Amino acid sequence: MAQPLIIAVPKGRILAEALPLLAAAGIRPEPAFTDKDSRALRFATDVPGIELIRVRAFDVATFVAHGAAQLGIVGSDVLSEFGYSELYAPVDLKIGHCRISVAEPAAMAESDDPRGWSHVRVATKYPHITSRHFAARGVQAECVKLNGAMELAPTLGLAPRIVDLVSSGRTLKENGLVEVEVIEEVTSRLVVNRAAMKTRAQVVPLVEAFRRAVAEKEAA
Ligand SMILES: Nc1ncnc2c1ncn2[C@@H]1O[C@H](COP(=O)(O)OP(=O)(O)OP(=O)(O)O)[C@@H](O)[C@H]1O
Ligand SMILES: O=P(O)(O)OC[C@H]1O[C@H](OP(=O)(O)OP(=O)(O)O)[C@H](O)[C@@H]1O
Repeated sequence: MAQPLIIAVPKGRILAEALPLLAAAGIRPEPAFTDKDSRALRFATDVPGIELIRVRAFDVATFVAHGAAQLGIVGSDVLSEFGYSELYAPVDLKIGHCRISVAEPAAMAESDDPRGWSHVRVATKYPHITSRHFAARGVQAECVKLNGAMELAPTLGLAPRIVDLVSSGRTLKENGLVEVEVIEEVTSRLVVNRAAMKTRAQVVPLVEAFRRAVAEKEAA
């Protein structure tokens, strides 16, 4: 029997927005996929030969880049951070809107001038994006890598500034921080393994189905 086509889907916050898009593209997972008690990681769908895997947001890109999954749904923040050349991102799914920003304590921002920085120490989950952003204007960035709760770093003395995702701004506000620079806007993308695009006949029609699903949602 032919190998199934695997779509990698992040298990975090994007999932709720991704499921209706998957359904509009004609793919509905078996009930266990949305069952919080299920420990399964690989799921059948109502399309024979298409399966879903549920993985961490950052790992979607890794599975698809290595060809372990053929397609995936991932934030453009993750694509920017890893820069995998094996990944093709043909469709902006227009979900998971947020931005990657530099933030610092409100009191510090009152007298701070970003144009005067020559070296910054930053707590972040995105060391590559951070270093690239600052290097572009000749600022050296020393990054402390964290996997979450970056907002704690300034008050606890780990790093005076952070680079993190911002959406409503509530997390920054509740932790006494303010946004001082926006690095890039983020949305989720459909990603495809470049080799699979050429070798697996189902991939191109699926990409088109996602493109139509996004257009229909935007038009509604
Ligand atoms: N506040 C937000 N608003 C909108 N989109 C967001 C927000 N935070 C994250 N995202 C998007 O959702 C993706 C996954 O974020 P999520 O918070 O679910 O992951 P995570 O908790 O870091 O994942 P994991 O638990 O796997 O480490 C991010 O890569 C980003 O593209
Ligand atoms: O501007 P807001 O709307 O408050 O959203 C921003 C928060 O959302 C994300 O965290 P998430 O809730 O995913 O938690 P985690 O990354 O720390 O797991 C991000 O890392 C911020 O902390």
